[in-house]
Amino acid sequence: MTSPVPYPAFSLRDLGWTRLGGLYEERRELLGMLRFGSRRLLAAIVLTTLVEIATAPLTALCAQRFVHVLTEETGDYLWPAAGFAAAMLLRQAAEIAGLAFRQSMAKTIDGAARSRMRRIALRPAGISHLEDPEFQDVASRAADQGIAWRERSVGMAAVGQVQTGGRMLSAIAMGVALAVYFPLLACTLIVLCFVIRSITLRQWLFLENVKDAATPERRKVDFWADLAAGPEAGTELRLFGLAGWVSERRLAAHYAWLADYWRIRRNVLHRQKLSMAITAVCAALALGVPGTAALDGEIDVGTLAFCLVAAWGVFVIANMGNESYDIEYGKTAHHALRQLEGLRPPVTGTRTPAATVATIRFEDVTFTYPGAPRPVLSRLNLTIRPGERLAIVGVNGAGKTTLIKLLAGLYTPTAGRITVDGEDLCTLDPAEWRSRMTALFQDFVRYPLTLRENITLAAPEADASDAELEELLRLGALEPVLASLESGLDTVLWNSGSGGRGLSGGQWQRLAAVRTLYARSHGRRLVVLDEPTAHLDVKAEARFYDEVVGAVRNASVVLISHRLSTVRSADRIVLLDNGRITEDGSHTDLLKRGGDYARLFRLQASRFSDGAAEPDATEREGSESNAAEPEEMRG
Ligand SMILES: Nc1ncnc2c1ncn2[C@@H]1O[C@H](COP(=O)(O)OP(=O)(O)OP(=O)(O)O)[C@@H](O)[C@H]1O
Repeated sequence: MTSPVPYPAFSLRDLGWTRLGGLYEERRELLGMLRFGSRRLLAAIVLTTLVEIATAPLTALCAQRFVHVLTEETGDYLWPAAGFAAAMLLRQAAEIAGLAFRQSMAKTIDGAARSRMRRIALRPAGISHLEDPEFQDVASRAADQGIAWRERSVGMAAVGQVQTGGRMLSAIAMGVALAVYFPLLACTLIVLCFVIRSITLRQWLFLENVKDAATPERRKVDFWADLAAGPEAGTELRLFGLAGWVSERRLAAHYAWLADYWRIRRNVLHRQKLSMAITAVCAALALGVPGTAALDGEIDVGTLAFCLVAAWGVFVIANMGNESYDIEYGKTAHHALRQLEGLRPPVTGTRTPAATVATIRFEDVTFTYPGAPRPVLSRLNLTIRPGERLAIVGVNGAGKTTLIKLLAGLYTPTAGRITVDGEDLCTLDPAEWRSRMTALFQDFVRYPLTLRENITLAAPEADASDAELEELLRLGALEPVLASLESGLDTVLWNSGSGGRGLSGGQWQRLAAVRTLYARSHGRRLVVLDEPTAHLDVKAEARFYDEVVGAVRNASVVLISHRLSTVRSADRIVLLDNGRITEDGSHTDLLKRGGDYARLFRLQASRFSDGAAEPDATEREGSESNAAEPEEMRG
């Protein structure tokens, strides 16, 4: 059998101070998580645990008295019988109430743990950590919602400790009671029960580690499950008849995730023969030693009953209750959370950029995605002049969006630097820098918020009047949409919720453009438009460039588009190819030069040479159209 993680064999070092100290520290930290829960609940948990502890020896004493009264016929057996029943009932009631209290407390602690995780994920100024598989693995462990049969709940681990502590105390108390009559038996049972516990725990933790090693496989299961049940791919899956195929992929991913685990688990189950044998020995000793003493007349029958109940109480040590697993599984989540907290976000700059429209330079910038074999940008040089409209064109995958993300400081160049008015972007406070710019990304987010919030979140610090928002919506050709909304600007744009209203793809894109205009009119000096018209019809696209892009004043505009006809009015166009700028100039200059840009533009035009599209009257270079796009630019 091959296993991705080694089987944890017992070592004497496990009993060393370092290991025990680490264990103590770990448990202390877990207990510290209790501070996120309510004090009242904690008090209730402690109380029910104390009741559980106290009722154990009480049961043994009542049993002893009851049997003694019955056999010796020396008194009233009603009170010991009632005491025994009451102790048992009290114990059951305490267990049930304790479980409810613990679960409630655990949920609060888990909520706090997940909030901490979200804060950690949002903490770095960049986004590269979100794409790092190691970060994803640890984050998924820290926020496990329980796709497996057991949840990794930090909360259950924290409260489980109180319960386990109680159980251990109760078991030791029973051991002490047994030791009054049979000290050697009591010590042997306690030691052997701890051995059984240790073996069982080791085996299950090993299995848990095997499962953890397959976390990337598990993410694939999540992906296929979300795809099958989520709305995003719903249309395509049905159109292409892929429903069955997706189910099969999900199942295949599930097997790929767990096949090794199942195989290794079978092996571990075989190993349990040892702990079963030790358990049998314990049972034989617990029954045999007091039983023989009773037969020899060394103890009376009442004491025999007491000893048997006490021995049963000691067995609690070996009996891995749910809380023991809760602690161990939850510990993994807590450990993952600690790992995440230990990840120091990269040091960022603190300087405040000037509020002017800046000159931005890419100086010999190289960028390689983590783990990628080749750089996307390679010694790239580019200047964005103040107030200019710069268009960046290039085939799919040329690195246009990457360049924009570097500009926004979401990634840091692998080599070279980006400067803003001569200052290295890395030395600027990322939040301050981003408050100077705004962007409309290809994959813009459709926020399930009101129409008003969908616009104003781009400059939350500003005060927006209804008149200003309405004017911007008019500019974005969204007046009819506004008129059709029951609650106007305060309508929630969310067709999955009651009282909400959905928008079409093109309407969402216009709204994203309006958001950009709003940000611009509230102090953003750099406007980035990455494929801003991909969802728009030809008329709306033309209007977008004339009225929306044309409305931007006192700011630099960086525009990315595959539709060359839409970028020709830019002050300057640069062609990105093989990680560098290979052509740079105005539309007219680039056409005259007769390079790749001109070739691609003419290719676009040739698709319409049969008269399918109206030639653009303003274009003097030949037969170009204003709506077509070259196939090669689509990659
Ligand atoms: N997060 C990422 N991790 C690794 N590689 C990436 C990542 N994002 C993009 N890439 C790779 O970087 C290259 C450039 O991608 P980018 O999105 O910048 O291209 P683009 O020019 O904007 O493409 P398109 O025109 O298709 O939008 C591509 O080869 C892509 O596979």
